[in-house]
Amino acid sequence: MLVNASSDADLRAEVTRAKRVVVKVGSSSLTTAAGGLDADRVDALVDVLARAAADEREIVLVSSGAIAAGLAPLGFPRRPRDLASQQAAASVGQGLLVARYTASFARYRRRVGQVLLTVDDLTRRPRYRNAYNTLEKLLAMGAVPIVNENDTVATHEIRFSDNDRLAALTAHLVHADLLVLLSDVDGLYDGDPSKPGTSRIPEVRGEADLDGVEIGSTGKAGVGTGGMVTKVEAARIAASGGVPVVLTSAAEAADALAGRPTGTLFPRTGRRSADRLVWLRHASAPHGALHLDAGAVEAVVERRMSLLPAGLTGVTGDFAEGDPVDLLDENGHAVARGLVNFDAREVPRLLGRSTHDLARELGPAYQREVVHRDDLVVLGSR
Ligand SMILES: Nc1ncnc2c1ncn2[C@@H]1O[C@H](COP(=O)(O)OP(=O)(O)O)[C@@H](O)[C@H]1O
Ligand SMILES: N[C@@H](CCC(=O)OP(=O)(O)O)C(=O)O
Repeated sequence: MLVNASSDADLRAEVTRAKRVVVKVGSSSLTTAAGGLDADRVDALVDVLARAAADEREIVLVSSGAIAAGLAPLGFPRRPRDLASQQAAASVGQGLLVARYTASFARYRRRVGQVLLTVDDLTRRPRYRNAYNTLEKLLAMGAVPIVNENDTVATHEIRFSDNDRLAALTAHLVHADLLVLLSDVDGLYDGDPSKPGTSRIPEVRGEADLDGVEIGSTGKAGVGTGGMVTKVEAARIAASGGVPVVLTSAAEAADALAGRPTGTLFPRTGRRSADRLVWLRHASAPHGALHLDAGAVEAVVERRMSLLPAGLTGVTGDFAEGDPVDLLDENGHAVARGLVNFDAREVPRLLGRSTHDLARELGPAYQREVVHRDDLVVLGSR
Protein backbone atom coordinates (compact mmCIF):
# COMPACT_ATOMS: atom_id res chain seq x y z
CA MET A 1 0.00 0.00 0.00
CA LEU A 2 1.14 3.55 -0.60
CA VAL A 3 1.45 5.81 2.39
CA ASN A 4 -1.25 8.45 2.29
CA ALA A 5 -0.03 11.87 3.34
CA SER A 6 -3.44 13.60 3.64
CA SER A 7 -4.63 14.88 7.02
CA ASP A 8 -7.28 13.05 9.04
CA ALA A 9 -9.78 15.82 8.32
CA ASP A 10 -9.18 15.52 4.56
CA LEU A 11 -9.65 11.78 4.68
CA ARG A 12 -12.92 11.97 6.61
CA ALA A 13 -14.10 14.75 4.29
CA GLU A 14 -13.75 12.30 1.44
CA VAL A 15 -16.14 10.01 3.33
CA THR A 16 -18.62 12.82 3.87
CA ARG A 17 -18.54 13.81 0.19
CA ALA A 18 -19.07 10.27 -1.08
CA LYS A 19 -22.14 10.18 -3.27
CA ARG A 20 -22.32 6.54 -4.25
CA VAL A 21 -21.82 4.25 -1.27
CA VAL A 22 -21.69 0.47 -1.01
CA VAL A 23 -22.67 -0.68 2.48
CA LYS A 24 -22.05 -4.27 3.50
CA VAL A 25 -23.71 -5.77 6.54
CA GLY A 26 -22.74 -9.10 8.06
CA SER A 27 -25.00 -11.91 9.29
CA SER A 28 -23.99 -11.22 12.89
CA SER A 29 -25.58 -7.75 12.68
CA LEU A 30 -28.93 -8.97 11.39
CA THR A 31 -29.75 -11.95 13.56
CA THR A 32 -31.00 -12.52 17.11
CA ALA A 33 -29.02 -14.43 19.73
CA ALA A 34 -31.53 -17.29 19.33
CA GLY A 35 -31.02 -17.39 15.54
CA GLY A 36 -33.27 -15.99 12.84
CA LEU A 37 -33.64 -12.49 11.48
CA ASP A 38 -33.88 -9.66 13.95
CA ALA A 39 -36.52 -7.33 12.51
CA ASP A 40 -35.56 -4.49 14.86
CA ARG A 41 -31.94 -4.58 13.75
CA VAL A 42 -32.95 -4.66 10.08
CA ASP A 43 -35.24 -1.67 10.68
CA ALA A 44 -32.52 0.24 12.51
CA LEU A 45 -30.12 -0.26 9.61
CA VAL A 46 -32.76 0.67 7.05
CA ASP A 47 -33.52 3.88 9.02
CA VAL A 48 -29.93 4.97 8.45
CA LEU A 49 -29.73 3.88 4.81
CA ALA A 50 -33.09 5.33 3.80
CA ARG A 51 -32.12 8.69 5.30
CA ALA A 52 -28.82 8.61 3.44
CA ALA A 53 -30.67 7.80 0.21
CA ALA A 54 -33.08 10.69 0.86
CA ASP A 55 -30.01 12.87 1.21
CA GLU A 56 -29.14 12.38 -2.46
CA ARG A 57 -26.79 9.53 -1.81
CA GLU A 58 -26.96 6.36 -3.86
CA ILE A 59 -26.84 3.29 -1.66
CA VAL A 60 -26.01 -0.25 -2.75
CA LEU A 61 -26.51 -2.69 0.12
CA VAL A 62 -24.54 -5.93 0.16
CA SER A 63 -26.35 -7.99 2.76
CA SER A 64 -25.36 -11.32 4.21
CA GLY A 65 -27.79 -13.22 6.36
CA ALA A 66 -29.55 -15.55 3.93
CA ILE A 67 -28.18 -18.72 5.49
CA ALA A 68 -28.64 -17.41 9.03
CA ALA A 69 -32.23 -16.40 8.28
CA GLY A 70 -33.07 -19.84 6.86
CA LEU A 71 -31.75 -21.91 9.77
CA ALA A 72 -34.65 -21.69 12.22
CA PRO A 73 -37.44 -22.08 9.59
CA LEU A 74 -35.82 -25.30 8.40
CA GLY A 75 -35.18 -26.56 11.93
CA PHE A 76 -31.38 -26.32 11.90
CA PRO A 77 -30.14 -25.63 15.45
CA ARG A 78 -26.91 -24.15 14.03
CA ARG A 79 -25.21 -23.45 10.71
CA PRO A 80 -24.91 -26.86 8.97
CA ARG A 81 -21.56 -27.93 7.57
CA ASP A 82 -22.71 -29.63 4.41
CA LEU A 83 -23.17 -27.61 1.26
CA ALA A 84 -26.65 -28.84 0.32
CA SER A 85 -28.06 -27.85 3.71
CA GLN A 86 -26.41 -24.42 3.49
CA GLN A 87 -27.85 -23.95 0.02
CA ALA A 88 -31.31 -24.96 1.26
CA ALA A 89 -31.05 -22.57 4.21
CA ALA A 90 -29.94 -19.77 1.88
CA SER A 91 -32.81 -20.50 -0.47
CA VAL A 92 -35.39 -20.15 2.29
CA GLY A 93 -33.54 -17.36 4.09
CA GLN A 94 -32.86 -15.12 1.07
CA GLY A 95 -36.60 -14.76 0.44
CA LEU A 96 -37.23 -13.88 4.07
CA LEU A 97 -34.33 -11.45 4.08
CA VAL A 98 -35.45 -9.53 1.03
CA ALA A 99 -39.09 -9.58 2.19
CA ARG A 100 -37.91 -7.98 5.42
CA TYR A 101 -35.90 -5.30 3.60
CA THR A 102 -38.81 -4.64 1.22
CA ALA A 103 -41.17 -4.03 4.13
CA SER A 104 -38.65 -1.99 6.03
CA PHE A 105 -37.72 0.33 3.11
CA ALA A 106 -41.42 0.68 2.26
CA ARG A 107 -41.75 2.74 5.47
CA TYR A 108 -39.74 5.34 3.53
CA ARG A 109 -41.56 4.71 0.24
CA ARG A 110 -38.42 3.30 -1.26
CA ARG A 111 -38.19 0.18 -3.42
CA VAL A 112 -35.51 -2.44 -3.14
CA GLY A 113 -34.19 -4.71 -5.90
CA GLN A 114 -32.68 -8.12 -5.21
CA VAL A 115 -29.41 -8.78 -7.05
CA LEU A 116 -27.89 -12.23 -6.61
CA LEU A 117 -24.41 -12.58 -8.10
CA THR A 118 -22.09 -15.47 -8.83
CA VAL A 119 -18.35 -15.24 -9.40
CA ASP A 120 -18.98 -15.53 -13.15
CA ASP A 121 -21.02 -12.34 -13.04
CA LEU A 122 -17.92 -10.46 -11.97
CA THR A 123 -15.35 -12.34 -14.02
CA ARG A 124 -16.89 -12.80 -17.45
CA ARG A 125 -16.92 -9.63 -19.48
CA PRO A 126 -20.48 -9.71 -20.90
CA ARG A 127 -21.92 -10.72 -17.56
CA TYR A 128 -19.91 -8.07 -15.77
CA ARG A 129 -21.37 -5.43 -18.04
CA ASN A 130 -24.81 -6.93 -17.52
CA ALA A 131 -24.49 -6.76 -13.71
CA TYR A 132 -23.23 -3.19 -13.98
CA ASN A 133 -26.16 -2.15 -16.19
CA THR A 134 -28.72 -3.66 -13.85
CA LEU A 135 -27.27 -1.94 -10.80
CA GLU A 136 -27.04 1.39 -12.65
CA LYS A 137 -30.66 1.11 -13.75
CA LEU A 138 -31.88 0.33 -10.24
CA LEU A 139 -29.97 3.32 -8.86
CA ALA A 140 -31.21 5.60 -11.62
CA MET A 141 -34.77 4.60 -10.72
CA GLY A 142 -34.23 5.36 -7.05
CA ALA A 143 -34.32 1.75 -5.88
CA VAL A 144 -31.86 0.32 -3.40
CA PRO A 145 -30.09 -2.73 -4.84
CA ILE A 146 -29.67 -5.47 -2.25
CA VAL A 147 -26.82 -7.68 -3.33
CA ASN A 148 -25.86 -11.12 -2.06
CA GLU A 149 -24.02 -14.09 -3.44
CA ASN A 150 -26.34 -16.52 -5.21
CA ASP A 151 -25.74 -19.08 -2.45
CA THR A 152 -28.24 -21.64 -3.70
CA VAL A 153 -26.06 -22.39 -6.71
CA ALA A 154 -22.62 -21.47 -5.34
CA THR A 155 -20.33 -24.34 -4.38
CA HIS A 156 -17.07 -24.22 -2.44
CA GLU A 157 -15.08 -24.13 -5.67
CA ILE A 158 -17.01 -21.33 -7.31
CA ARG A 159 -17.83 -18.85 -4.64
CA PHE A 160 -16.57 -15.43 -3.64
CA SER A 161 -15.44 -17.01 -0.37
CA ASP A 162 -17.18 -14.28 1.62
CA ASN A 163 -19.41 -11.26 1.26
CA ASP A 164 -16.68 -8.84 2.35
CA ARG A 165 -14.84 -9.59 -0.88
CA LEU A 166 -18.10 -9.47 -2.84
CA ALA A 167 -18.70 -6.00 -1.34
CA ALA A 168 -15.24 -4.77 -2.35
CA LEU A 169 -15.73 -6.03 -5.90
CA THR A 170 -19.23 -4.54 -6.03
CA ALA A 171 -17.76 -1.20 -4.96
CA HIS A 172 -15.45 -1.38 -7.99
CA LEU A 173 -18.24 -2.56 -10.25
CA VAL A 174 -20.46 0.44 -9.51
CA HIS A 175 -17.56 2.93 -9.23
CA ALA A 176 -18.46 3.67 -5.61
CA ASP A 177 -16.95 6.61 -3.73
CA LEU A 178 -16.98 4.75 -0.43
CA LEU A 179 -17.33 1.26 1.02
CA VAL A 180 -18.74 0.85 4.53
CA LEU A 181 -18.30 -2.57 6.14
CA LEU A 182 -20.67 -3.11 9.06
CA SER A 183 -20.13 -5.88 11.57
CA ASP A 184 -20.88 -6.65 15.22
CA VAL A 185 -17.63 -4.99 16.30
CA ASP A 186 -16.94 -1.26 15.97
CA GLY A 187 -13.73 -1.54 14.02
CA LEU A 188 -10.46 -3.38 13.70
CA TYR A 189 -8.81 -4.01 17.07
CA ASP A 190 -5.16 -4.66 17.75
CA GLY A 191 -6.16 -8.09 19.16
CA ASP A 192 -9.24 -10.16 19.96
CA PRO A 193 -11.72 -7.44 21.01
CA SER A 194 -13.35 -9.73 23.58
CA LYS A 195 -10.11 -9.73 25.55
CA PRO A 196 -9.29 -6.89 27.93
CA GLY A 197 -6.51 -4.48 27.00
CA THR A 198 -7.15 -4.43 23.24
CA SER A 199 -8.02 -1.19 21.52
CA ARG A 200 -9.55 -0.01 18.26
CA ILE A 201 -7.26 1.10 15.46
CA PRO A 202 -8.70 4.36 14.09
CA GLU A 203 -6.88 4.33 10.77
CA VAL A 204 -4.94 1.94 8.57
CA ARG A 205 -2.92 3.91 6.05
CA GLY A 206 -0.60 1.12 5.02
CA GLU A 207 0.61 -2.38 5.81
CA ALA A 208 2.88 -1.03 8.57
CA ASP A 209 -0.22 -0.10 10.59
CA LEU A 210 -1.13 -3.80 10.66
CA ASP A 211 2.21 -4.96 12.07
CA GLY A 212 1.63 -7.04 15.19
CA VAL A 213 -2.15 -6.82 14.89
CA GLU A 214 -3.87 -10.13 15.69
CA ILE A 215 -6.58 -10.54 13.08
CA GLY A 216 -8.96 -13.43 13.81
CA SER A 217 -10.53 -15.53 11.08
CA THR A 218 -13.71 -16.45 12.94
CA GLY A 219 -16.43 -14.29 14.39
CA LYS A 220 -17.77 -14.75 17.89
CA ALA A 221 -21.39 -14.94 16.81
CA GLY A 222 -20.92 -18.21 14.91
CA VAL A 223 -23.14 -17.10 12.04
CA GLY A 224 -20.72 -15.01 9.98
CA THR A 225 -17.80 -16.26 7.93
CA GLY A 226 -14.24 -15.10 7.80
CA GLY A 227 -14.06 -12.90 10.90
CA MET A 228 -11.82 -9.84 10.57
CA VAL A 229 -9.39 -11.42 8.10
CA THR A 230 -11.84 -11.16 5.22
CA LYS A 231 -12.77 -7.59 6.13
CA VAL A 232 -9.18 -6.41 6.17
CA GLU A 233 -8.59 -8.19 2.84
CA ALA A 234 -11.72 -6.56 1.37
CA ALA A 235 -10.54 -3.18 2.64
CA ARG A 236 -7.19 -3.75 0.93
CA ILE A 237 -8.89 -4.63 -2.37
CA ALA A 238 -11.14 -1.58 -2.28
CA ALA A 239 -8.55 0.91 -1.00
CA SER A 240 -5.96 -0.22 -3.53
CA GLY A 241 -8.53 0.34 -6.27
CA GLY A 242 -9.22 3.90 -5.12
CA VAL A 243 -12.24 3.34 -2.85
CA PRO A 244 -11.86 4.39 0.82
CA VAL A 245 -13.33 2.03 3.41
CA VAL A 246 -14.84 2.53 6.86
CA LEU A 247 -15.12 -0.60 8.98
CA THR A 248 -17.41 -0.27 11.98
CA SER A 249 -20.47 -1.74 13.70
CA ALA A 250 -24.00 -1.61 12.34
CA ALA A 251 -24.92 0.44 15.41
CA GLU A 252 -22.54 3.16 14.23
CA ALA A 253 -23.59 3.17 10.60
CA ALA A 254 -25.05 6.68 10.78
CA ASP A 255 -21.83 8.10 12.25
CA ALA A 256 -19.76 6.29 9.64
CA LEU A 257 -21.80 7.72 6.77
CA ALA A 258 -21.63 11.19 8.28
CA GLY A 259 -17.84 11.03 8.29
CA ARG A 260 -17.60 11.17 12.08
CA PRO A 261 -14.48 9.57 13.52
CA THR A 262 -15.86 6.11 14.17
CA GLY A 263 -14.55 2.66 13.36
CA THR A 264 -11.41 2.07 11.35
CA LEU A 265 -10.77 4.12 8.23
CA PHE A 266 -8.77 2.64 5.38
CA PRO A 267 -8.00 5.61 3.11
CA ARG A 268 -7.61 4.82 -0.55
CA THR A 269 -4.08 3.78 -1.31
CA GLY A 270 -4.24 3.46 -5.06
CA ARG A 271 -5.84 5.16 -7.97
CA ARG A 272 -9.05 4.00 -9.50
CA SER A 273 -8.11 1.49 -12.10
CA ALA A 274 -10.04 0.04 -14.99
CA ASP A 275 -12.50 -1.89 -12.89
CA ARG A 276 -12.44 -5.10 -14.87
CA LEU A 277 -8.79 -5.50 -14.03
CA VAL A 278 -9.50 -5.23 -10.32
CA TRP A 279 -11.90 -8.14 -10.36
CA LEU A 280 -9.57 -10.15 -12.52
CA ARG A 281 -6.88 -9.80 -9.90
CA HIS A 282 -9.12 -10.51 -6.90
CA ALA A 283 -12.35 -12.14 -7.95
CA SER A 284 -11.56 -15.78 -8.16
CA ALA A 285 -9.05 -18.52 -8.19
CA PRO A 286 -7.54 -19.12 -11.64
CA HIS A 287 -8.85 -22.19 -13.49
CA GLY A 288 -5.45 -23.18 -14.85
CA ALA A 289 -2.07 -21.91 -15.97
CA LEU A 290 -0.15 -21.12 -19.12
CA HIS A 291 3.62 -21.56 -19.05
CA LEU A 292 5.58 -18.83 -20.83
CA ASP A 293 9.12 -18.61 -22.18
CA ALA A 294 11.35 -15.70 -21.16
CA GLY A 295 10.51 -13.64 -24.25
CA ALA A 296 6.79 -13.92 -23.63
CA VAL A 297 7.20 -12.95 -19.96
CA GLU A 298 9.11 -9.87 -21.07
CA ALA A 299 6.49 -8.98 -23.68
CA VAL A 300 3.58 -9.38 -21.28
CA VAL A 301 5.11 -7.95 -18.11
CA GLU A 302 7.43 -5.21 -19.40
CA ARG A 303 5.82 -4.23 -22.69
CA ARG A 304 2.23 -4.99 -21.70
CA MET A 305 1.60 -6.88 -24.92
CA SER A 306 -0.91 -9.63 -25.64
CA LEU A 307 0.19 -13.22 -25.14
CA LEU A 308 0.70 -15.03 -28.45
CA PRO A 309 0.99 -18.82 -28.99
CA ALA A 310 4.67 -18.48 -29.94
CA GLY A 311 5.61 -17.73 -26.30
CA LEU A 312 3.79 -20.73 -24.80
CA THR A 313 5.74 -23.71 -23.47
CA GLY A 314 3.03 -25.59 -21.58
CA VAL A 315 -0.43 -25.68 -20.11
CA THR A 316 -1.95 -27.01 -16.89
CA GLY A 317 -5.51 -27.21 -15.62
CA ASP A 318 -8.86 -27.64 -17.21
CA PHE A 319 -10.27 -24.32 -18.33
CA ALA A 320 -12.72 -23.08 -20.91
CA GLU A 321 -12.43 -20.09 -23.20
CA GLY A 322 -13.03 -16.93 -21.15
CA ASP A 323 -11.82 -18.38 -17.83
CA PRO A 324 -9.20 -16.60 -15.72
CA VAL A 325 -5.79 -18.33 -15.88
CA ASP A 326 -2.39 -17.55 -14.42
CA LEU A 327 0.59 -16.87 -16.68
CA LEU A 328 3.70 -18.50 -15.23
CA ASP A 329 7.35 -17.64 -15.86
CA GLU A 330 10.04 -20.27 -16.38
CA ASN A 331 10.34 -20.75 -12.60
CA GLY A 332 6.62 -21.41 -12.24
CA HIS A 333 5.87 -18.04 -10.61
CA ALA A 334 2.61 -16.38 -11.58
CA VAL A 335 3.53 -13.10 -13.25
CA ALA A 336 0.14 -12.17 -14.67
CA ARG A 337 -3.49 -13.26 -14.79
CA GLY A 338 -5.72 -13.06 -17.80
CA LEU A 339 -8.83 -14.28 -19.52
CA VAL A 340 -7.86 -16.99 -21.95
CA ASN A 341 -9.25 -17.16 -25.49
CA PHE A 342 -8.93 -20.94 -25.91
CA ASP A 343 -10.12 -24.06 -24.09
CA ALA A 344 -7.34 -25.96 -22.29
CA ARG A 345 -7.63 -28.92 -24.68
CA GLU A 346 -6.88 -26.65 -27.65
CA VAL A 347 -3.69 -25.20 -26.20
CA PRO A 348 -1.20 -28.07 -26.75
CA ARG A 349 -1.39 -27.68 -30.52
CA LEU A 350 -0.58 -23.96 -30.17
CA LEU A 351 2.61 -24.26 -28.12
CA GLY A 352 5.48 -22.29 -29.67
CA ARG A 353 3.67 -21.80 -32.97
CA SER A 354 3.39 -18.52 -34.86
CA THR A 355 -0.14 -17.15 -35.34
CA HIS A 356 0.61 -16.96 -39.06
CA ASP A 357 1.33 -20.70 -39.30
CA LEU A 358 -1.62 -21.59 -37.12
CA ALA A 359 -3.99 -19.53 -39.23
CA ARG A 360 -2.71 -21.12 -42.41
CA GLU A 361 -2.96 -24.64 -41.00
CA LEU A 362 -6.10 -24.45 -38.85
CA GLY A 363 -8.04 -21.49 -40.17
CA PRO A 364 -8.31 -17.75 -39.46
CA ALA A 365 -9.93 -18.31 -36.05
CA TYR A 366 -6.50 -19.44 -34.82
CA GLN A 367 -4.97 -16.05 -35.49
CA ARG A 368 -6.30 -14.68 -32.19
CA GLU A 369 -4.18 -13.87 -29.15
CA VAL A 370 -4.08 -16.48 -26.41
CA VAL A 371 -4.72 -13.69 -23.89
CA HIS A 372 -5.48 -10.18 -25.13
CA ARG A 373 -3.64 -7.38 -23.35
CA ASP A 374 -6.97 -5.73 -22.40
CA ASP A 375 -7.86 -8.88 -20.49
CA LEU A 376 -4.62 -9.12 -18.56
CA VAL A 377 -3.24 -7.87 -15.23
CA VAL A 378 0.40 -8.03 -14.25
CA LEU A 379 0.51 -9.45 -10.73
CA GLY A 380 3.73 -7.78 -9.62
CA SER A 381 2.10 -4.35 -9.91
CA ARG A 382 -0.14 -4.63 -6.85
N1 LIG B 1 -8.46 -7.85 15.42
C1 LIG B 1 -9.80 -7.94 15.46
N2 LIG B 1 -10.55 -6.82 15.58
C2 LIG B 1 -11.90 -6.88 15.60
N3 LIG B 1 -12.61 -8.03 15.55
C3 LIG B 1 -11.93 -9.20 15.44
C4 LIG B 1 -10.51 -9.21 15.40
N4 LIG B 1 -10.11 -10.49 15.25
C5 LIG B 1 -11.25 -11.24 15.22
N5 LIG B 1 -12.36 -10.49 15.32
C6 LIG B 1 -13.73 -11.03 15.32
O1 LIG B 1 -14.34 -10.83 14.04
C7 LIG B 1 -15.76 -10.74 14.25
C8 LIG B 1 -16.45 -10.20 13.00
O2 LIG B 1 -16.44 -11.20 12.00
P1 LIG B 1 -17.78 -11.97 11.49
O3 LIG B 1 -18.49 -12.59 12.67
O4 LIG B 1 -17.38 -12.83 10.36
O5 LIG B 1 -18.63 -10.72 11.04
P2 LIG B 1 -19.81 -10.46 10.03
O6 LIG B 1 -20.89 -11.48 10.25
O7 LIG B 1 -20.21 -9.08 10.44
O8 LIG B 1 -19.23 -10.51 8.64
C9 LIG B 1 -15.87 -9.89 15.49
O9 LIG B 1 -17.07 -10.09 16.16
C10 LIG B 1 -14.67 -10.34 16.33
O10 LIG B 1 -15.05 -11.31 17.27
N1 LIG C 1 -23.97 -15.17 1.41
C1 LIG C 1 -24.02 -15.65 2.80
C2 LIG C 1 -23.09 -14.88 3.71
C3 LIG C 1 -21.62 -15.14 3.57
C4 LIG C 1 -20.81 -14.24 4.49
O1 LIG C 1 -19.72 -13.78 4.08
O2 LIG C 1 -21.34 -13.90 5.70
P1 LIG C 1 -20.81 -12.72 6.68
O3 LIG C 1 -19.44 -13.06 7.22
O4 LIG C 1 -21.82 -12.65 7.77
O5 LIG C 1 -20.75 -11.44 5.89
C5 LIG C 1 -25.43 -15.46 3.38
O6 LIG C 1 -26.17 -14.59 2.92
O7 LIG C 1 -25.73 -16.19 4.32
